[in-house]
Amino acid sequence: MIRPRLTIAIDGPAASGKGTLARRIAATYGLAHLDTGLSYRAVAKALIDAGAALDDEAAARRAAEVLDLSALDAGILSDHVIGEAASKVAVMVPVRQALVAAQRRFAETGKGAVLDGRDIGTVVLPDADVKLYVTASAERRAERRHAEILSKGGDARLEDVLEDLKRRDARDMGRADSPLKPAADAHLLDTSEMDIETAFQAACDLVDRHRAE
Ligand SMILES: Nc1ncnc2c1ncn2[C@@H]1O[C@H](COP(=O)(O)OP(=O)(O)OP(=O)(O)O)[C@@H](O)[C@H]1O
Ligand SMILES: Nc1ccn([C@@H]2O[C@H](COP(=O)(O)O)[C@@H](O)[C@H]2O)c(=O)n1
Repeated sequence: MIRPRLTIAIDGPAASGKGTLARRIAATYGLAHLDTGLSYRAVAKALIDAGAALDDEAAARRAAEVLDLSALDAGILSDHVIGEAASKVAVMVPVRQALVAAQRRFAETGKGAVLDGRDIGTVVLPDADVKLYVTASAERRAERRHAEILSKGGDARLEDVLEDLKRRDARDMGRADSPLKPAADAHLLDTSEMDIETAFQAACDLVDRHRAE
């Protein structure tokens, strides 16, 4: 049986687990995956590397327009300083326009795709087949991110990680263009009391329900 294309939008605040879910869902259903946060991080890193200010809109726009989505290196871009800088460049309309266009082109190719980010269900793919809004309490997210940093040999104080998440969430939810919020037709998945496996099963149930319709 030939299955129709499937597009899945996964949004949520920082360290909510959307990337973990998106990667597993993409692998399970044979879909391409794009972590759209990496594209904002890459623009921020381009500005930092060029010695440009993070509010230099012309430089940020140029970096966004020439960005190659297939060359995003999660290892290099995962630093929390770059995440903070990414949330500053992400408020700029020209940057978002260029990146959203590239993200839509990515989603249109192949058998379908899973995109995770902040505005996927609301702006990038408003017609996605399945939309998930993944969240968890700020404290739980900070504990998970803190554990992740330590497991990679990094060093951070839990209180600082929590403050960092709260500051980034406030910027992402409060910006004028494409603020982080659940799409009206998104399924809410609060993983505060769920382990990764339970959250993954809950997400797969929602996808399977859509495919059975
Ligand atoms: N349900 C869960 N239970 C426990 N740990 C989890 C759960 N979901 C994700 N994690 C862990 O929490 C951390 C953050 O998850 P992940 O990187 O997927 O979040 P994210 O929303 O993609 O983050 P970002 O916004 O920074 O891209 C990872 O270490 C991941 O393994
Ligand atoms: N669709 C998106 C994705 C990300 N952002 C911004 O980038 C920052 C970094 O994202 P991570 O998912 O890698 O943590 C994030 O804080 C947002 O400001 C975005 O605006 N839209």
